[in-house]
Amino acid sequence: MQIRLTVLGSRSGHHTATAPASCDVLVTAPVGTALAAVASGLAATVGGPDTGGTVVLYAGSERLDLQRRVLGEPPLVDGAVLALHGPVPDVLPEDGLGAAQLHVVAGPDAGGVHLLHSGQIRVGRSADADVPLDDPDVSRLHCAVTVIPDGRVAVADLNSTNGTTLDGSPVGAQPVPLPPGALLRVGESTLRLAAAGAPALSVTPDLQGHLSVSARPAAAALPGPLPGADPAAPGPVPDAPGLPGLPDAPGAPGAAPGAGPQGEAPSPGTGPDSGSGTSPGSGSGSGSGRRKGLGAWARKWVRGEEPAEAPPEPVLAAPDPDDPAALLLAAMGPTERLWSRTPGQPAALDVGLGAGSRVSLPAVGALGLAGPRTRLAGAARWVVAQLAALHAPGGLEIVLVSADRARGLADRRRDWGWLGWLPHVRPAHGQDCRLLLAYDRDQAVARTGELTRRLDEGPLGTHWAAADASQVRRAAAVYEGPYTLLVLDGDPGAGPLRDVTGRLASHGPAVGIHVLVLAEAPAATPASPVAETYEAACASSPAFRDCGAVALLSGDVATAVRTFTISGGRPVPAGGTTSADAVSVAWAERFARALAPLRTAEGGSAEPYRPTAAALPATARLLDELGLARATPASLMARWAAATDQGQGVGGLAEIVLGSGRRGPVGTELVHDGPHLLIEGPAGSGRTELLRSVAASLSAAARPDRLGLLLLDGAGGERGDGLRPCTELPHVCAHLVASDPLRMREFAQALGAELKRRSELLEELSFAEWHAQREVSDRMVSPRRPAPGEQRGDLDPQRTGTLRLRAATTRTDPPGPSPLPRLVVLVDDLDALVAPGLGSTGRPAAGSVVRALEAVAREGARLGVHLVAASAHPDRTAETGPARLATLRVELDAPDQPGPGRGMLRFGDGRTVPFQAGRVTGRIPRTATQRPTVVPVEWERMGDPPARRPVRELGNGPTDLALLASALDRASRLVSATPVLFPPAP
Ligand SMILES: Nc1ncnc2c1ncn2[C@@H]1O[C@H](COP(=O)(O)OP(=O)(O)OP(=O)(O)O)[C@@H](O)[C@H]1O
Repeated sequence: MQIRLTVLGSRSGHHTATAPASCDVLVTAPVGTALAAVASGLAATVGGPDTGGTVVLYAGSERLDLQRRVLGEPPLVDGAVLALHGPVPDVLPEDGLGAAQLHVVAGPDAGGVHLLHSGQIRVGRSADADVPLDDPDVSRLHCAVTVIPDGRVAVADLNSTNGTTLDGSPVGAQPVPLPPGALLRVGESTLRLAAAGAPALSVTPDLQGHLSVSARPAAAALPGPLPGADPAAPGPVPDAPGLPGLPDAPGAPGAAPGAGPQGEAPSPGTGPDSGSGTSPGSGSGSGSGRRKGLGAWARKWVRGEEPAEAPPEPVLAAPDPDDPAALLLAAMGPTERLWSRTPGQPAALDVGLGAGSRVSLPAVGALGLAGPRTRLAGAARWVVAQLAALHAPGGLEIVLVSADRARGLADRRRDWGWLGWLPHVRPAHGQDCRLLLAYDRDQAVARTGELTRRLDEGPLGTHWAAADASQVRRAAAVYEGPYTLLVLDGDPGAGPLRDVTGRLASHGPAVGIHVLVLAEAPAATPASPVAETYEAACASSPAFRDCGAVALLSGDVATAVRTFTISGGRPVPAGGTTSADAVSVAWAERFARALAPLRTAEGGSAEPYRPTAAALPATARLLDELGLARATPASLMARWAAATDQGQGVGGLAEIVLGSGRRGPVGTELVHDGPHLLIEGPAGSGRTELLRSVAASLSAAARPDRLGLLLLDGAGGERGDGLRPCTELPHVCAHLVASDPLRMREFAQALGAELKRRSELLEELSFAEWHAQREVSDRMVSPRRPAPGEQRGDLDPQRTGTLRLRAATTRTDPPGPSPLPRLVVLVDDLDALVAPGLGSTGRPAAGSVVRALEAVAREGARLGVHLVAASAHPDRTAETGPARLATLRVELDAPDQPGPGRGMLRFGDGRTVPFQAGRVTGRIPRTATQRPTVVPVEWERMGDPPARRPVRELGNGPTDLALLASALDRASRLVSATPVLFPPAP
């Protein structure tokens, strides 16, 4: 189990490199480990316990019992913050969420959720304010919100420069009632008094550091802040005589969403499926055509028609119901609003930029966002956070490429550190990294490579880059998710990366990849007109030019935003200027940590199937690919029983697993896809190991009395007994090393005799027909088919202690092996048999062995005998029967890149599947004795391929092959499967 936590050090202020104020750590421990096992490790990351060596850890305000608290169980889950010595400062108490709250619902520093205590709460730009707002248009102390003892709330202006309004009416120095739901505007910020929040969804800890959120119908994505609008919500009372005389505020929970009669702040009736494209989204619900106008315009654009005219100017609107404060609470609850949009819904990937200005990513493709750095960062955080809050990780994957060397790594890490906590950045499709982040060029190449591979496999095919815009739109129009958001921060540098990120922006939508391009540029002002700002953004982030819509931060302090659609390479206004929503780093951290442990419940519809486009793994373990990580006799018996059923009528199947592909195990089956397989590859490419894996997987797939293996090391001599480790498999009935002419001739003769015997037994029938007939006659003698494990009276009564029902006693089969099991002949170094070296001791008899193999190649298909041969010199073996008659082929690459075992399986019909061969002579990985460890998280390295523990070749444990052979042996005894004899008994 692995969980990521943050440890806060002492607050005494002496922070150094070895004793930082806080440290993000990765804790690895077996399930069920007590916190005590890692407590001193956690403390050491922030400089250790101050005195006496006793570690004291808090989560929130609770002091943790180190012995009783278990890693992976709440509160010790992904994203947790633990403090050394004292309570975690500045947390929203979970139990306080039921109280009245002041939400900062829109503006440049949105998302704040402030619990109202009694007395005066000052809102302002100053750090001394109780509700500090990073909003340049807000005065240092701007207004005061007061809760009076009976619970009602009032607001008064504190002589601010720009004034305070409540639902559009000015507020003076005299307090006026602040009813729940009413919108309080200060500067560019909007605040709202909210009653108790929505009820939390139930979550189930998985005890591995995660909490699964129960699935719920998508219809739960209800818009609107609170149900039950009260049309009689009072407006401001200009000359209220004083607090005690205030009229009653409708303060009951669930009241008044702010649909007051003033008209300035209509109820945000925009449902999740309202509008598309960029939209001013007034959403007044009055049926006016304003919203429709822009949505229709954007839809036309999607269909590739030229828009007739620029879309209408926007109007100011109420904040989105999915405002930053609401979504923070949705994450912290979690509430029903969390992950409420699903791919394919019209509102999927709909982004709010501020004051009702919306962009639909599926409609525009890629979105560019430009502005001065600090404001740009806040707006970008909000765009990414809202998508993460509204879409479950199964429906939306988030990838970050922040590799612009124009900015220092520390700055980029600070900007994006929060993102690493989101479950959306975990590689769920086999990507070769720990998180989908790229802070340097190598990581950027890896991330973009993963995405372009998805395009290669998508509807546009491998020549996707040549597709034109209308082809991309058509593919995008029918794409239904899941989606990828690629956040591209600045210029990734290097020509190829620039090129590929631009192409991902323009063509990615065909497979659900939408790029958010962030570009540093001056705010659009009269001094820097739109066209200039746009060009500056394209210069600082080249993919900006490939965006279908751009949002430019504008105004003197860059707290406003203007949205444009790109038409003919130029920005066309898509809306007016609205105030931009943005969130702080602290908000984003809090939000992302709340999401960190959450997962959708298993089987939830939020995790749709996606064909993975991952790269092949650098190494693979055959037992893992076989699904036999822990090979036990019971698991093998179950497998054999299932295979016996599947192979009915053809005399049993011969399933092979070669290794790992991009989508899971790769293999083939000799009866239907074969009959024969040829493996070709240069020296050291892993041919021998692959033959061993073939032997191991065939053994795992069929009982030893149904399938026998013959091993033949064709090179003889010293280098020629590579298949010897396989002789432990109970299925192996002979192993020949081609060095002794006498034994070689005997082997060739025996093989020839076996073919003859089969031919006589079958008469004119094929192997499959003969078995099918026998099954029918067997059933006529004994209608009840024995259950698996019961066949041929095979349970040992002493072992089970029960008397066996001898259902099989009436059967006519003689005990012992079937007279006609399948046989697979595995030949290594076929080329050495075909063209033996002059000094080879087996040379005189090589010809007779090759002739026997030729006979198998010719007649084997009908007789149930298969060949799997490996050749290092295809030129020498090309004309032989084993090569010509092999319908299945494996071509292994040279072993240098990336290592041995990389190859391609080619089927008879021309289909090819790349794979990494499964290792079977490696030593078993030791995970059972894992010691708990605490290591600092290096966010900038999370995009690297995970360090793989080298296979311990020198370990003294058994190899995987030995482990499997021993389990197979025990399983074969339990089912009394007498192995095939070779040569067969006369
Ligand atoms: N799938 C694999 N994964 C990891 N290592 C492998 C794999 N296959 C082979 N190797 C390693 O590569 C080396 C060469 O493997 P192997 O002997 O199977 O190759 P070969 O093609 O038969 O070579 P040769 O030409 O020497 O006969 C060995 O050290 C082996 O352990």
